[in-house]
Amino acid sequence: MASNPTAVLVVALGLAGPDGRWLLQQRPPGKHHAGLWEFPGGKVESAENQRLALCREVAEELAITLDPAALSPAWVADDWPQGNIVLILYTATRWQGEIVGLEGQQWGWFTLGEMAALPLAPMDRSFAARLAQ
Ligand SMILES: Nc1nc2c([nH]c(=O)n2[C@@H]2O[C@H](COP(=O)(O)OP(=O)(O)OP(=O)(O)O)[C@@H](O)[C@H]2O)c(=O)[nH]1
Repeated sequence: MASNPTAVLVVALGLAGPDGRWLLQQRPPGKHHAGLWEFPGGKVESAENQRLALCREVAEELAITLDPAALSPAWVADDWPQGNIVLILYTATRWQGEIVGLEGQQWGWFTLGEMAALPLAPMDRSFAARLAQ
């Protein structure tokens, strides 16, 4: 039987802001894919619910609070053939708190056209295409 490595589940947030812009952040130095732009999020921990994982990651990275019930699953991507990451994109339109880059990362609001010109994390081109629909 072929090997079947356990998937690494990653969750990411497409936060819809003012004027049809989406929130992106730049991966900080020292991290895998440093310097690339991404949707906020990260790995789901063992036994953690995926929506709660996204709320935790976004609070840790950007100091804002999301309502897990108000997240909408929007798209899924994987990193075939490199690895076994499964990345789920959720969208949301509201949050509480003021956005702060708690990891010293750059962040900003981007139109889909502006996003197309950025160096994005590998799985995010398909997310941007999905958000355009
Ligand atoms: N968070 C996030 N990760 C993404 C996106 N697109 C994408 O290809 N990735 C990749 O998915 C993986 C997520 O890992 P991560 O480093 O963000 O997770 P984490 O915050 O839990 O990191 P850690 O393991 O360093 O604690 C990385 O390989 C990252 O490059 C995205 O839009 N958001």
